[in-house]
Amino acid sequence: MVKVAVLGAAGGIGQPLSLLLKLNPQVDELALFDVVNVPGVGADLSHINSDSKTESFLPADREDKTALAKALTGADVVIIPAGVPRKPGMTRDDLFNINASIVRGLAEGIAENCPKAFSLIISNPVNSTVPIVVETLKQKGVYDPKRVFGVTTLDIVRANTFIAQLYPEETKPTDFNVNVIGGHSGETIVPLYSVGKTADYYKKLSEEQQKALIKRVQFGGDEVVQAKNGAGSATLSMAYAGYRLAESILKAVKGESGIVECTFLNLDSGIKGAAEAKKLVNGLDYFSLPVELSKEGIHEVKYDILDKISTDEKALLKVAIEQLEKNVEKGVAFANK
Ligand SMILES: NC(=O)C1=CN([C@@H]2O[C@H](COP(=O)(O)OP(=O)(O)OC[C@H]3O[C@@H](n4cnc5c(N)ncnc54)[C@H](O)[C@@H]3O)[C@@H](O)[C@H]2O)C=CC1
Ligand SMILES: O=C([O-])CC(=O)C(=O)O
Repeated sequence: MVKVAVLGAAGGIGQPLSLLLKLNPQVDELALFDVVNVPGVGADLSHINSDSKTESFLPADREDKTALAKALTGADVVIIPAGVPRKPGMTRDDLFNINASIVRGLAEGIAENCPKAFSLIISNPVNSTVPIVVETLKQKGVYDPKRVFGVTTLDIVRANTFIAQLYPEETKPTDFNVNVIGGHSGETIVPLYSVGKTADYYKKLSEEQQKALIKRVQFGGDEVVQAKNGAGSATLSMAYAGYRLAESILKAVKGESGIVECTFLNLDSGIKGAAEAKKLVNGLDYFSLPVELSKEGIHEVKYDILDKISTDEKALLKVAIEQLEKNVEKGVAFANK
């Protein structure tokens, strides 16, 4: 029996993400939680003739905690795309004031109702919301570092697509799986094109093209925010990316080995390879890196990638680390005030 809960299920990401989960034969129960419109989304999805059961949970009012408790009880995986998205002119950090409280409330629900679930945090700013979830779980005495994932997969998805677009005759996006490390906002996003399958293609680009490609990955979110022109940020590509990480975790839970995904995680955690990684990123407590998954969640941090990167990528990393430090500190301080 595998139960997956989506918190923020009626939103732009929540709806297509729930659709993808409804189609996954490994999911037996899909619990949809939102503070608006979720009964309609649940009724709609429940007509799909896949084998999973769909239930929706809407709180009666602001004080009602029972709907969230019911959605979360028994959940193995909890995915959080709850919160407000950006409008043109805003940074992800501008979302902090609203989303920090939303995410903390939901993390309290996880601690109280399904402390052993894998938590996947999509809500922005990810660089700060993940530390908020971690601190909240710590305060409740139920924190397991192997089970908290900041979702940065959309950066990998974009990095694969954007390099393939530069070589339309020779490559397809599915040829690649670029490691994108650091955080999830602007210059904290560091795509490592010089490592692995993209290395030769990347080398062939002019310096100007290389810079433009990196910038496009770092600011890919802005492209969508501008194109949507006030109607939100990436939802469909994000649903796909969130689903990709969830699917990988579900496969690992089933016993498949050797699955590696990049995720924003707590390095101050005792996970294999985390201490080594922490040293290589200037002592930062949080960073996105490739990790190997197991039945228990994050099995090992693949920090060796940090030894393979180019001088240019090292310079990008330095900038990312400086910015991330502040984002992480902001989340930790919020959760502990
Ligand atoms: N990690 C990433 O790569 C990405 C993250 N995002 C972030 O995901 C978040 C959601 O984006 P969208 O789905 O486009 O926004 P949206 O506004 O369409 O949907 C958000 C949903 O969250 C719900 N919600 C608000 N407070 C809640 C609470 N306390 N409990 C449960 N649900 C609650 C809303 O009712 C709404 O249905 C934003 O913060 C956005 O910045 C977006 C794209 C990529
Ligand atoms: O740009 C945004 O605000 C949403 C997001 O995180 C992304 O698309 O990467």
